[in-house]
Amino acid sequence: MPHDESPPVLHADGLTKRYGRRYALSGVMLTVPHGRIVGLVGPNGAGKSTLLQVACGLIEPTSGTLRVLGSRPAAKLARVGFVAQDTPVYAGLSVAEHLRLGAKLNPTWDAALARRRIAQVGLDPAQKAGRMSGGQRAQLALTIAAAKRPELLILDEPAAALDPLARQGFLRNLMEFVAELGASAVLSSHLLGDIEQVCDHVIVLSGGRVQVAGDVGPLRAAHGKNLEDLVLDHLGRAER
Ligand SMILES: Nc1ncnc2c1ncn2[C@@H]1O[C@H](COP(=O)(O)OP(=O)(O)OP(=O)(O)O)[C@@H](O)[C@H]1O
Repeated sequence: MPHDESPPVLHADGLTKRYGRRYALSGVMLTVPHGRIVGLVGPNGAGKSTLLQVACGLIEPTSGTLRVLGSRPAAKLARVGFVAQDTPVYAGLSVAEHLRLGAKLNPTWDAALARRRIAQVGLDPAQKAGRMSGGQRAQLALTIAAAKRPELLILDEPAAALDPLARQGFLRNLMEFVAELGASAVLSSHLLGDIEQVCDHVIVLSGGRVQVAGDVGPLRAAHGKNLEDLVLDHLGRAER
C-alpha cells in the first residue's frame, strides 16, 4: 500500500521523443503523486499514447527521463498494468483461457479477484474473445490488467469503443477497482465528461508539451471554471 513517502507515480524531466524530425514529446516536465486517477487529455497527435508507451517501457525516450514509481519504466513492469488503445485480447481464446494465461504469466496474479470481476461484469467464462462486443473485450482487458494487482494502471482510451451506458459502468468499475487495489491510474481520453467524472488529476498535452497539469480541485478553484472549459481554454491558448 503506498504511503506518503512513496515516490511520484510518474516523474518526467525534459522527456523528449522524436520520430525523424517530428517531436511526439518535447521537453515534458511532470510530477504525478501516487493515489490519483489521472486524466490525460489533448487533441489527436498530442503525444498521449507516446507518453503512455514510454511509461510502460514499450519505447525509449530520445532524451530526458521518465521515472515510473521511482524507477526506470522497464524495472517496474510487474507493478504496472497496461491496457493499450485497441484493448488487445486473443480472439481465439475464451475468457477462462485468458485468466489461465494471466495466472501463468504473472507471479502476483489474483485469481479470486479476476473470477469475481468477470462474474460482476457478466462475462461468460466459456465465450471466445473474438465473439465478444468491444465493450466486453474492454472489460476483459481491464480485468487482466487489474488481476496483476498493479500499483499503477495505465489505460490508453479504454472506453473509446463503448456506448454511453457501457462507458458509465466501465468507469464506475474502474474507480471501485482502483480504490480496492489501493492503486493509481492514468487514462487517456478524448471524452472530457468521462475525465471530469472519474479523474482527480489532469494532464493537458498539446503538440508534445504539457499545457497544464495538476489536481482537479485546486485547478478548478484557481481558474473558477469547470474542467471542460479549463481544458478547452488551455488547448485554445496552445493553438494561438
Ligand atoms: N511510430 C511512430 N512513427 C512515427 N511517428 C509517430 C509514431 N508514433 C507516433 N508518432 C507521431 O507522434 C505524434 C504523437 O502521436 P501519439 O500517438 O502519441 O498522439 P496521441 O495524442 O495519442 O493521438 P490520438 O489522440 O490520435 O491517439 C504524432 O504526430 C504521430 O504522428
